[in-house]
Amino acid sequence: MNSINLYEMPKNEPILGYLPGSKEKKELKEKLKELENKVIEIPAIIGGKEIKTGNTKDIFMPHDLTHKIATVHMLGEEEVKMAIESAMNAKKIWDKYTWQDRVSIFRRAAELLSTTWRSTLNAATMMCQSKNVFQAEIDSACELIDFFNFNSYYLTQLYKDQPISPKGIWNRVEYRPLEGFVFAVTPFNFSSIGGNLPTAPAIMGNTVLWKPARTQLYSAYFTMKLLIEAGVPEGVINFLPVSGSIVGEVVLKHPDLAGIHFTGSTGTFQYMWRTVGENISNYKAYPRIVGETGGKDFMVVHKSAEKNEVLTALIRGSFEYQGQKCSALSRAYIPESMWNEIKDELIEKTDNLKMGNPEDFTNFINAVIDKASFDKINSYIKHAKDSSDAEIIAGGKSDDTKGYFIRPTIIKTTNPHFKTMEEEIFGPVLTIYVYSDEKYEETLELCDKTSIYGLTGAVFAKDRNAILLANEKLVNAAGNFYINDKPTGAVVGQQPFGGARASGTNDKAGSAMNLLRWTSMRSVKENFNPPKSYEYGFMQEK
Ligand SMILES: NC(=O)c1ccc[n+]([C@@H]2O[C@H](COP(=O)([O-])OP(=O)(O)OC[C@H]3O[C@@H](n4cnc5c(N)ncnc54)[C@H](O)[C@@H]3O)[C@@H](O)[C@H]2O)c1
Ligand SMILES: N[C@@H](CCC=O)C(=O)O
Repeated sequence: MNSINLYEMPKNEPILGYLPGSKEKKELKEKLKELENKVIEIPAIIGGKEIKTGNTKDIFMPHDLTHKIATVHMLGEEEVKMAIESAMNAKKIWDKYTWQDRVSIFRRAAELLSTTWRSTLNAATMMCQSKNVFQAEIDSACELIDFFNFNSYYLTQLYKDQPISPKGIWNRVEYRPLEGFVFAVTPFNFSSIGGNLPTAPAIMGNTVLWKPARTQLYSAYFTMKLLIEAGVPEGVINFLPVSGSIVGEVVLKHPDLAGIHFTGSTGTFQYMWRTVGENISNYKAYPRIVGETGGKDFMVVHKSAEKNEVLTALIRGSFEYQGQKCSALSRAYIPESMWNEIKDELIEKTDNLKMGNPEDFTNFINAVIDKASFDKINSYIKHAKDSSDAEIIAGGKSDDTKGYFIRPTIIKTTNPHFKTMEEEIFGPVLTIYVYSDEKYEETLELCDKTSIYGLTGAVFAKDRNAILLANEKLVNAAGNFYINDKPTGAVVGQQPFGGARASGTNDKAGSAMNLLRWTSMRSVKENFNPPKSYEYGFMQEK
């Protein structure tokens, strides 16, 4: 662990290598074996108490559909109401904790995750979300540790910011928590996002209802246990296994709803915002709405780019974690001259990507998350197969007999507005549009206007003028823009993450800007020498 100076920027958690014979590999393999050999029971955790409703659902691994790993107790409306009461009650206790106390709890969580909890969270993420070891390590270990450490640091930076105090006056700003509870709703694809969304408001003094995605509940439960061990008091974060429709109905209309911290699809986010809008006069204060959602992330290649760099970025950007990253590359614009050079190698490399379960460390590709995703991704592949303006040049096959496996797929289209160039698929599908070399500028304009999203994007070029032009033309097309790098893999403290347009409110997860949304400032002016007469000096006769 880094030595702690609260006013100094922390260092990113190093990514462990899991090389043959390494200590971390041995530990992880043992943890996988231990967890895979048992079926755990997942209760809700409300006000620190485990709640078992008896209304259970089973959790299976996406890459091994007969292998049950957990039974989870799903909540109904009554328990959700209990959780709101518990969060509101816990505010009294949490208010008594100084910011140093809060920081201490989350720095401890970082330390535990970096050491004794690392293999558990990584194994759980591999099993539950079907991630290979590298994808699990950068997510459930490194990124979550970074969220805890960096948010602790950003908090000190925010609190330090105080107004001017002229002689005889003391002006100060208090960074109060919001008046009410925060609703944290998290997606399946990143355990770190699951951990960050409830803890960012909590570190700022708020109490939280945390509703993880059903398909992430297994690893989310271990995160909750880690937070309890780190010292998060009862009721400050309430862990709710519950369906979106049940929880949404109760929470989104509640007068004490003070904020929503959401990551997930654009459709769900828009539903939440709309519901808040429809109930706007019912709340005690205007709820803060922070949401990071979908993307249609792009790569524009210029003819001056380097072939092997382009090939690597296309494969890693599109197919790491089966393309199930909001940042995943899903449309690429490639000049004809470069296309002729890379086409065969791209197809060959893609067809050779090894696919299978994550326990076998040699697999690059694992399963997609569930049946709904499997069907949705396949429907896009079928659409491409049936269209006259597109062809599948790699992959295109899938098989769900053992798990939800889809071969990494490349579609080539002659229509820059082909469905798969515009809509988020959230799977291992890349669509390529080949343009004439001399149409670079028009292609940048086309890329900018093609999708409703604005999350991530990349340009590849050696020619600096081409980079400058892309930077200018695509200024609003991506909240995270990459030059000669793939558009995935943002690191906390290095590339604050989030997008605008339909991709979200761009409040940048893991930044001071995000934490600011979870505080309500109070300005206090104290006068050490208050005036004793209402008259001004110029009113005196002499
Ligand atoms: N921009 C980002 O930072 C970012 C990061 C990760 C994922 N994503 C996006 O997330 C999506 C994939 O995740 P997902 O499939 O879990 O998204 P999703 O929208 O299906 O689910 C997200 C969460 O919302 C909940 N939910 C759904 N309906 C609800 C309702 N009516 N009331 C309350 N909660 C409700 C779900 O149960 C889940 O917990 C993709 O679109 C991806 O781009 C974005
Ligand atoms: N922050 C991650 C993406 C999170 C969304 O799924 C990245 O930059 O790849």
